[in-house]
Amino acid sequence: MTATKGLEGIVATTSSISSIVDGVLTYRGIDIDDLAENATFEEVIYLLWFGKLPNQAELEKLQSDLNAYSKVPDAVINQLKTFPKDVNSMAALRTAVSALALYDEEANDLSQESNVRKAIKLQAQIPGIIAAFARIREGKEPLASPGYSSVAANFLYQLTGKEPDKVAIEALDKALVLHADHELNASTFAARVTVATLTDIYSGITSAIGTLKGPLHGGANEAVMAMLEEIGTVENVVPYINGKLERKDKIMGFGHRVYKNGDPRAKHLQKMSYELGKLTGNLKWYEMSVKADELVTGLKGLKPNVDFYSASVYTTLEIPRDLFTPIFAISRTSGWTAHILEQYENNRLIRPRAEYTGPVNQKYIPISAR
Ligand SMILES: CC(=O)SCCNC(=O)CCNC(=O)[C@H](O)C(C)(C)COP(=O)(O)OP(=O)(O)OC[C@H]1O[C@@H](n2cnc3c(N)ncnc32)[C@H](O)[C@@H]1OP(=O)(O)O
Ligand SMILES: O=C([O-])CC(=O)C(=O)O
Repeated sequence: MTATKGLEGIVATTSSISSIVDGVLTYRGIDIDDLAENATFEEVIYLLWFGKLPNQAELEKLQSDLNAYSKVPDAVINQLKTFPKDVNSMAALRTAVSALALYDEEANDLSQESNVRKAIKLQAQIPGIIAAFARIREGKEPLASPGYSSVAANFLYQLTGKEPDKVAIEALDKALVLHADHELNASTFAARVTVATLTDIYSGITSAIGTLKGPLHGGANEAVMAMLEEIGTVENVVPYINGKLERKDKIMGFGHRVYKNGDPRAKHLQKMSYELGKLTGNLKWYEMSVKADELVTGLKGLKPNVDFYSASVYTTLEIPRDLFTPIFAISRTSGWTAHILEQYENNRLIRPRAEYTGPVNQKYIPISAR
């Protein structure tokens, strides 16, 4: 038995949800470029869960279900109030989502009908949890969802307490479309491994959130912004990046396990970063990002991934840096739950093997002789 480090290139399951072939990403066969230009996040949620785009009535039913299930249980909000104010927001989200299961009577019901309902509940409540945590740590009261027809609009209102403007809603909505699913990425794989033991969907999403948090995965968007803040000026990009490359440090937001010629989502986020920067009169983050992109691509042949330009997009939308990865989780909840439903439908325990590299033929030595 020979191990493949990081399971690179290993095909571990079949799936009909999203695919990456020759650098082209599709959700249910529809090119991400097409979806990014035309679809709303709610249409994408429906597409991922039910395998087809919704008609008007189906879309409205989903929007109304999401609003109907949006209330985060008071017990979970009260628990968020007991968390230290300075904890990592993904850790707070992970703990709160785990707690949601305690207040859902059907948490352990594995029927398809119940699992679809719980997918709606998770998709509806995760934005509210993130917004509540962000407000609580600033000494503000959490807000109920205003019941708009858009996840992006509801979240922005719950975060800020202000009616969000059209530009912000559309930008966040597009970011949610772009992050919704991505074949067998690490957090989706973690979710599938978890539920393949026939445990509950909340356990699967808790595993996924803990996995997305890492800087080699979703956590990279926050690390990108930390890097841009550290660089500080457009003039400092070249010496800073050169220094990092000389020290063989990784540059966050670049490289990808599957895409070697560029992530098809990055160009949409780059365009958004430019447009939002122009609109707000602050192109500094965009210009720094482009300079870093030119340098890393030129010197290392590494292209930006989905996390790179999303950092400047969210910053220009005035979203605090440590909510970037939780926002990724709002979007990816649609993909995680789609994969969980698919896993339950045709389940087999996921249990690979390990190539043993430890000592052999050892004997037990009594403690007095060690
Ligand atoms: C939503 C997402 O999860 S997208 C990915 C988000 N993560 C990041 O942006 C973190 C930075 N990028 C990385 O760490 C990697 O490119 C990953 C984790 C995304 C992919 O990792 P892998 O497929 O395992 O590639 P691996 O880390 O083995 O890299 C291959 C080579 O490219 C180099 N490399 C890869 N990414 C980078 C980078 N961002 N900066 C500098 N060098 C890099 C590695 O050092 C390695 O070089 P070597 O062969 O000389 O040792
Ligand atoms: O697919 C991956 O390995 C990481 C990624 O881009 C994602 O999850 O969106």
